[in-house]
Amino acid sequence: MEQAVIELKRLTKQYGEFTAVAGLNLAIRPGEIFGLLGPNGAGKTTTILMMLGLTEPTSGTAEVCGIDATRNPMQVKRRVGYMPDDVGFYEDRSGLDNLVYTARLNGIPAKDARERAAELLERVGLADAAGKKTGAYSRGMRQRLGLADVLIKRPEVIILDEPTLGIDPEGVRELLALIRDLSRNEGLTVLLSSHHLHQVQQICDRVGLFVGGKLIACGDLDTLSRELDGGPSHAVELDVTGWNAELASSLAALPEVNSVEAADSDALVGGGAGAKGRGIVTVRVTSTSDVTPLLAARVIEQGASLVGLRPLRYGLDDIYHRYFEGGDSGERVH
Ligand SMILES: Nc1ncnc2c1ncn2[C@@H]1O[C@H](COP(=O)(O)OP(=O)(O)OP(=O)(O)O)[C@@H](O)[C@H]1O
Repeated sequence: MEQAVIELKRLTKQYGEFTAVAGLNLAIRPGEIFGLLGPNGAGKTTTILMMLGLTEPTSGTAEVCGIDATRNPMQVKRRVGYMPDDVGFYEDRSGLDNLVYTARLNGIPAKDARERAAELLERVGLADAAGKKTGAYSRGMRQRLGLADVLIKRPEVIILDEPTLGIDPEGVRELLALIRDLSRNEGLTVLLSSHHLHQVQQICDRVGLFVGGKLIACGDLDTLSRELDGGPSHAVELDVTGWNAELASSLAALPEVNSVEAADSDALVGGGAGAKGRGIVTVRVTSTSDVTPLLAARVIEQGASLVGLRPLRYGLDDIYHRYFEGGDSGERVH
């Protein structure tokens, strides 16, 4: 397995009696976009601060690019770009000047700094606003400038804390596309924290659900989706005309099928066995293995028509709510 870019081992932070982060284990791979997803107060920012060496863990370790962040925060800082949820700029100076300033602070010579700053402004779609004072930038523009600001030192990893906070939907779409592009085309490893399910779902390769200082689940969407039902299971949705109770029993009797549910219980005209349905009925079938061909064949054998068929995948929304409703269900990490 590839060496992890970020590796947290039993990372714990206590404030007095209060445990903000509790024994967190996590490995993030090179080039991955990882979403740390959790409600306010879950401990996301505290975790990020420990990865950067800005807060000392009570116990456990945080390694970034193979460097212990607690012991060598300056070395980590050189290789990691961090964008806090509220990026600060010199308001009476232009976007370009702000970037050049950051570049100079990072030891980039003056000429290269200007070139790189202009290049990045172009990259984040702010070329036209390069000379404008940042005090007059919109929230979305500030976030894009923030991204350029963390990229100027050519980091290997970027850590973004709530990067889309307060941006309008179009701005969010653009920012997320940009982050994805950076990861895919330049091999950047990205860790982003958010409480916005849909945004995380759009761009992250893997997601960690973080609640009460604990990672309660972690994996790609398929893994989390399978965990929802407590084991490997498949779900498929069929749109059927001529749905009837016999067909329902016949599908339920197929080996491996766990449940058969018609979306509309009034779908059976007259009710009872043998009653024929009108119109299209959507039926959800879950099974322990993929039985889609068997289901399709059975529908047709029974004289009904199959007008649609979709494998079902749980969205992060369902997963998030399921885990949150389930409360503290212990740690499940993949
Ligand atoms: N310096 C501190 N002293 C005491 N408690 C703190 C301190 N910093 C954070 N906490 C507490 O630790 C918990 C986790 O906070 P943290 O900021 O890490 O959460 P978060 O997931 O980033 O939430 P948000 O989305 O609101 O930023 C919260 O209950 C917070 O009140």
